[in-house]
Amino acid sequence: MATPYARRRTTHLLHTMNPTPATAPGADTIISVRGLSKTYASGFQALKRVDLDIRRGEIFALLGPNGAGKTTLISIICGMVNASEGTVTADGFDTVRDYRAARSAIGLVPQELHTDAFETVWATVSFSRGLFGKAPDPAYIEKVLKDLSLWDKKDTKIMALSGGMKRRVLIAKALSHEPKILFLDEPSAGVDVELRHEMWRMVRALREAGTTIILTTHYIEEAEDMADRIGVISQGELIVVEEKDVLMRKLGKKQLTLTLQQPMQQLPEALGRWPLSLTADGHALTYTFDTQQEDTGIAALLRALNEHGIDFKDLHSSESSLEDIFVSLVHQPNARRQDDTQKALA
Ligand SMILES: Nc1ncnc2c1ncn2[C@@H]1O[C@H](COP(=O)(O)OP(=O)(O)OP(=O)(O)O)[C@@H](O)[C@H]1O
Repeated sequence: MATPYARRRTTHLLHTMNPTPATAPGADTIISVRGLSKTYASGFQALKRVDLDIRRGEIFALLGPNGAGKTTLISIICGMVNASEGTVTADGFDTVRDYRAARSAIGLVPQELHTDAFETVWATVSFSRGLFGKAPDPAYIEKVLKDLSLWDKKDTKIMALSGGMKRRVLIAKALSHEPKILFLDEPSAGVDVELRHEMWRMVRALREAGTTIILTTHYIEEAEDMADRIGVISQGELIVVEEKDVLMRKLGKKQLTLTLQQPMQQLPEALGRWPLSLTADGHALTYTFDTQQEDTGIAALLRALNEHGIDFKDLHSSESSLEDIFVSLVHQPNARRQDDTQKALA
């Protein structure tokens, strides 16, 4: 949901003229979240003691189903929603005590463009820069617009742009004050494949230039394609934070599919101890195994099939995608899931 962006907090703008960075939690940590909880006025607890460090220069994907707490978390980091408990520092600045300094390190690309319909692209992006107290820099704005293929639209009113162009304006606005950190909230929602790929190219280029990128998404393929690390949030709890490759390797399962010479009606009882399943048409057997195990059991399985006279004409293995991992994580009750995940990642 998109609600929190509408609220702008002004209370902290006044006493932040000469902010001093809080002690950095680690040289390569650009955002540090500690013990963050949020209970909305309705009494609903949207975040439950979240701890998270974002590393300088990484692409971090925050994955979670609808209502998991992604928008709440980034809205607190960006200073648009107050936390009930806990602290956040961005680029070394406390997001409450040194709101202005912390906020100016951050660019936020929200899901939708709410205002500026009658302004030109140039005016709206330049105005955004001014909001952060930065001196005008037409050369920089020109570069941003050119990088985003918006230069030839600079004098066009926002209302006359296509959906994809409006998206790019949102990104240009977020980059207008040269932030070190860029948040992209659901960047692919309602975006066609071409624009999605264009956006990914741009995100990678920004990372190459040193910007730290945090994106929230429901689309696992987005995280799989783009992220260096992944955090999975579910029901307000951050249940996993891991390098993408490690997450896929450690929680991943592989499947071995054997195409049978002769279709089977049912699995022989003698093979009952194996985690096997037979396809509905009886033409293939699937064996699921854990990539973590030293002994996958494949050799013994093939011997057992041989002993029972089950011949196959083809076999292939496939790895579980991040999607499979994600679905299995978020569909377990939280307590058991955290326990299982910790064991798997140990
Ligand atoms: N202002 C609010 N008052 C009460 N509850 C809220 C408010 N804003 C969000 N919530 C609730 O907090 C929970 C987390 O919402 P949030 O928008 O952070 O989730 P999300 O992971 O971003 O979801 P989505 O993927 O649907 O955007 C949801 O149950 C939502 O209904």
